[in-house]
Amino acid sequence: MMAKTLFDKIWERNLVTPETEDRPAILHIGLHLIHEVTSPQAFTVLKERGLNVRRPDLTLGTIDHSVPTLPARADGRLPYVTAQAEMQVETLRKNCQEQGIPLLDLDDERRGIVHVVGPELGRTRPGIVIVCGDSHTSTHGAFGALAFGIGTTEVGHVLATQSLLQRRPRTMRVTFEGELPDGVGGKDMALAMIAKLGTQGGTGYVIEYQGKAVRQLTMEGRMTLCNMSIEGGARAGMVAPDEVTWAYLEKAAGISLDRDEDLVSDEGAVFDKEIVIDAASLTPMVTYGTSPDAASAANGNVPDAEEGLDYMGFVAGHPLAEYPVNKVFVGSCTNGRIEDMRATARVLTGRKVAEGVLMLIVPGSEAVKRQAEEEGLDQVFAAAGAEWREPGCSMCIAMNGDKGEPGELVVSTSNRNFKGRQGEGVRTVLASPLTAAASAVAGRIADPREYL
Ligand SMILES: CC(C)[C@H](C(=O)O)[C@@H](O)C(=O)O
Ligand code: SF4
Repeated sequence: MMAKTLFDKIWERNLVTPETEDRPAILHIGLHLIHEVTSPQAFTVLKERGLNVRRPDLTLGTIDHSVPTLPARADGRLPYVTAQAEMQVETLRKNCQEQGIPLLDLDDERRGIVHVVGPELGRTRPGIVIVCGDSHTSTHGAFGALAFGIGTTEVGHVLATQSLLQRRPRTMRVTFEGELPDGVGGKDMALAMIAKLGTQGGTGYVIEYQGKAVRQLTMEGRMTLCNMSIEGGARAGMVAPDEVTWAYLEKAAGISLDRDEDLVSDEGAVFDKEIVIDAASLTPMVTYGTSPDAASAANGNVPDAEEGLDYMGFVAGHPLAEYPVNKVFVGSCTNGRIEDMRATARVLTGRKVAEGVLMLIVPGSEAVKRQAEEEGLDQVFAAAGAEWREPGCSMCIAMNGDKGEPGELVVSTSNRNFKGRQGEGVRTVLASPLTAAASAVAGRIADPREYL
C-alpha cells in the first residue's frame, strides 16, 4: 500500500464525494466555529432561502473580535467602540438563539477568542475537518485536525449542509531539526519559517510540521506555529497527535479518548514540497517591515529591504534595539494562552514596564484569565505597571477600541503587521511574549534572553 501523509488520511476519512475535473470534493465538517464578524451575512442568506442550520450540535459560536476588553461602565453597558460592533454581537446572539446553536455569550465563563476556546473545550479533535470564517482557523491543526478558514459564502454552505466543496491542496513538510534554545519558542519558529518561505511560499499547501523541536513544544506552542501557517500563504498547518495532544484533550474534554495511532504520516510518505529548518540555531525573532515575512533576529540589525522600512521608520543597518517602543500588546489567538501569560510573567517578575510605555496583557479566553489569576500572574503584571484586560481579540485588530495611535511603535504578539492593522499609521513589530515583555521593560526592541 502506498505510504500516506497525515493530510491524505484526514482528507479520505472526511470525504463525502471525491473531486472530479469539474467539481471539487465534498468534505464533511466535524466542527464549524462562528464569530460575530463573518457570520451575519451567512445567516441572512440562509433565512432568505428558508433553510435551517443542519447540525447546530457541530456548530459553536463565540464573541471575540468586536467586544471591548474594558469592563462594563457604571450603567452596566460595555464600552463598544461603534454601534456596529455592538450590533454584530447582538446579531450573532439572535442567530444562535433562532437556530439552536450553542453560543459562548459575554456572561459565559467559557467565552474567548474562537481559536482559543475550541481546544480549551475539547471540541477541537484529531482527524476531523474544522472550519470557521476566519483565516487563523489553521490554529486547530496543532491537534492533527485539518483546519482552515473559509469565506462568508462558504460559512452559509456549511451552516446549511455541514459540508464544504474543496479542491485538494498540495502537501508540504516543514521539519524543525534539533532542540530549541531557551528563550526561543513557537512564535520564533513561525516567524523564521515565514521569513524563509515568504508570504506566498505556502500558497496552495497544507503544511505538516515535524521534527524534534515540534515534538518538544507544548500544545500552546504548536498552536502558535499552526496559527501563523497562513501568514506564509498556506491553507493549513498541522502536527500529528502524540501523547501531549491526547493528554491535553482528555483534560479539556474531561473524558478518556482512544489514541488513534493511525493519525501520522506513514514512513516514506511523499510531500509535494520539503523545507528543513535548524531549530537549534534559531534566535528570538521580530518583524521589521509591513508583512510577516519581514522578520529577523531581535538582537540584530535592520536588514536591507525594498518595502516597509519607510513606513516603519527603520534604517537598514541600524540595530533593532535602537528603536523605542510606545505600546506592547500580549494576547490574540497566536499568543493569548496560559503559557504565553506565564512567559510574560517570567520576564516581568520583579521588573517594571519602562516609563511612557503602555503594556496591554489580554487573555485569550475567560479560562486563561481565571487560570492566570489563580497563579497570581495578574499581580505580577499589575506590579510591573501593565494593564490586565478582559478576553478578546483586542489590539490584534483595531476594531474593538484597543489600538495604537498614528506613528506609534507597537511590539505585538499577534500575527499581522500590515499597515494600519493596529490603527491608522501604527507601526507593528511582531514578536513572542518573551520578546514583547522584554521590549516593554527595555522601552526598546529587546532580546529576551538578557532577561531570563
Ligand atoms: C475578521 C476575520 C475575517 C479576520 C480573519 O479572517 O483573519 C480576523 O480574524 C483577522 O485576524 O484579520
Ligand atoms: S485574535 Fe487576531 S488573528 Fe486571532 S481571530 Fe482575533 S483578530 Fe483574528
